[in-house]
Amino acid sequence: MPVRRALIRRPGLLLADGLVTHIDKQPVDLDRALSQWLSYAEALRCAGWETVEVPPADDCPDAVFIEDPVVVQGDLAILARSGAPERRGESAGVEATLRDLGYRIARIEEPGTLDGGDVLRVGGTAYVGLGGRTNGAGIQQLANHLREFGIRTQAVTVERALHLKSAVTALPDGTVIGWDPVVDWPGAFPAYEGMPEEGGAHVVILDPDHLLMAASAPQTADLLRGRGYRVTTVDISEFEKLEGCVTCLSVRLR
Ligand SMILES: CN(C)C(=N)NCCC[C@H](N)C(=O)O
Repeated sequence: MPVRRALIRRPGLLLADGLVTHIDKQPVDLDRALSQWLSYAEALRCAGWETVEVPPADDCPDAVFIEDPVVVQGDLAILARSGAPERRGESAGVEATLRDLGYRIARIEEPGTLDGGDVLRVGGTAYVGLGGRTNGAGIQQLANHLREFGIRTQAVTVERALHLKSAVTALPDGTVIGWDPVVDWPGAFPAYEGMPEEGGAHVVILDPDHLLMAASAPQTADLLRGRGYRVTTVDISEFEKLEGCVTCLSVRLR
């Protein structure tokens, strides 16, 4: 089986200063965050993913949410340009690590903005959230980069959540799952199903039959187990206080 790698980035000392947009600021316990992050990384490894640690970006409180500064497709790493200027310093370390791994580098250029958390790939389609972090120019540039892989890009308005993947992710069979109160356009997806909890909208596909989910969504985990999936759960409460979810803490390189 080819090597399956996932990028991760250890939380820095400024984590508690991370951005919050749709929820109130809450105190973050740094020790607990580190131990939750270590367990998350271990869950990836237990499922057969080799983890590659990007050096920490100590001046960037949100750097642990490594999904946002890059979109990787095949051998191409597209460095994003966040709509939150505070997050733009995260790219340099990600670029250096991906260059060392042999990736070609492209970038979203001004006036485009894009966060990886807005990019949901389902089969040959990349749904891209158009909202606070990602603009139309960013989506157009991403579409140009993904075209060589035969991937078509479709913009989806995101108004009630931080990122598209705060609201929806996809099961291995392509069904898009979400938490209805924050999904603006469920009809944008060929198959959509609402889940009973906010954290139930977020799955990381570890294997075609194995999902990683947050411990905050026990009803959804049971529901998906009932459908035949193996579900591993991890407690990521300290990251949820910063509007993070399971997808944001890694980038799977496939
Ligand atoms: C899918 N999601 C939610 C993400 N990819 N990223 C979460 C980033 C959270 C960070 N505090 C921020 O506000 O940028």
